[in-house]
Amino acid sequence: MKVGLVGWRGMVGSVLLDRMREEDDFQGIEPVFFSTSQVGGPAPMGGGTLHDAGDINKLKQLDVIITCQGGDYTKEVHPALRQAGWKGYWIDAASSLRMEKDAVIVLDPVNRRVIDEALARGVKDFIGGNCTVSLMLMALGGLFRAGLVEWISTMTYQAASGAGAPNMRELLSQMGVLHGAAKDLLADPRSAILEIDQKVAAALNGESLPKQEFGFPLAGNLLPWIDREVEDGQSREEWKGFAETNKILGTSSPIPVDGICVRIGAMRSHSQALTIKLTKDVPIGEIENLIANDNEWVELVPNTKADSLARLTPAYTSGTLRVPIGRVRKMKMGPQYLSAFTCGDQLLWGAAEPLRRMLRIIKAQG
Ligand SMILES: NC(=O)C1=CN([C@@H]2O[C@H](COP(=O)(O)OP(=O)(O)OC[C@H]3O[C@@H](n4cnc5c(N)ncnc54)[C@H](OP(=O)(O)O)[C@@H]3O)[C@@H](O)[C@H]2O)C=CC1
Ligand SMILES: N[C@@H](CC(=O)OP(=O)(O)O)C(=O)O
Repeated sequence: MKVGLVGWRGMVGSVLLDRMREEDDFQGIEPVFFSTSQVGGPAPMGGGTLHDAGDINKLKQLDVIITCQGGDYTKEVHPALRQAGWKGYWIDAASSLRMEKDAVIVLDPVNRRVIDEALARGVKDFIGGNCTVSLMLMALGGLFRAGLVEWISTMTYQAASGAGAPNMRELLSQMGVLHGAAKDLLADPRSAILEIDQKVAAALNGESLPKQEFGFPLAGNLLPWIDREVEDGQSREEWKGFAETNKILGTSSPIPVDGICVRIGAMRSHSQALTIKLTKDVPIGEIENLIANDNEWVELVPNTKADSLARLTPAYTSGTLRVPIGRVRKMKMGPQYLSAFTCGDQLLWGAAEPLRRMLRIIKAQG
């Protein structure tokens, strides 16, 4: 099977390549590496030279294309390839094709049935979901599967990586500037905290803080808007919650999902506080069992201070496939209202992992 890899050099693409190597995914495939900017340069893994990612004739020879190059690339190349008669599988990290009727959003631990039915129908476009949505579904798969979710409100705490590699660098640079502004005072244990705070506040709003990428300070701050404005006062990131959750699950009557998406100063793991209205009153022990036993990556964290602080944080999940969910309890609003908090690495389950698993599913079909 000839598999083309586009966007392998970027942040999501390098995580994908690492995971494919770790899981021996290159076994039984012939990888062909592409680039938009380094054509003719050396391909990774001794894979010869890099081909032009815009060369439709070359791309047409592939059985599968996996791209992490971004939405603009998808919009340009995917229709041209299909128009040229290409019938191969297109696996994509970008959002551009997600809501197309002939595309399926892939998250196989949650929607393997939807994927298998699509493959049987001859669907060829398989797209990774939005990171926040995928991570929420990995955590709550058990409740959705049991038909227990009437609606859900998600309040997110999203890492800088979701905005891209330059944004992660900018966050760290901002932290450095803030530290620099207070460094001398910090070194003196007798210095007044309000004086330190004043220096930091001046730096936060000053000219020396790098903010080319975010446009605003993120370090020592938060940004309560992600992506562009859509209708009804929602951000596009918030809009995806409802649209993508229901498409992934293949629901016949849509489950309302809504909330506020917020960028915070974490590096690569997103977190979310969830309020869930259950379809019926179910004992908390049963709810915990459903959550904990849904898939091998979800970790039910006991609702104690010690466990929550140790295992329900970006520091615990970053660089891993763990999806911890904790703070699970019935709320004061009534027995059908549940609260929960969950975290997960947005470059792994949030981006690269569903793509490599989809390639394996296609490979297994023969
Ligand atoms: N960031 C995220 O959290 C998520 C991103 N996505 C999707 O994946 C797409 C790619 O995102 P992301 O990986 O963050 O994008 P990157 O900017 O890291 O990489 C995209 C491409 O930029 C080119 N590039 C230019 N300069 C460099 C450099 N110095 N180092 C590496 N690559 C470079 C590479 O293409 P070339 O080799 O052709 O020059 C690379 O494939 C997004 O557009 C989005 O659609 C999906 C889910 C989450
Ligand atoms: N929008 C996400 C990252 C992302 O790339 O999402 P999507 O794959 O839906 O475009 C974030 O900012 O955290």
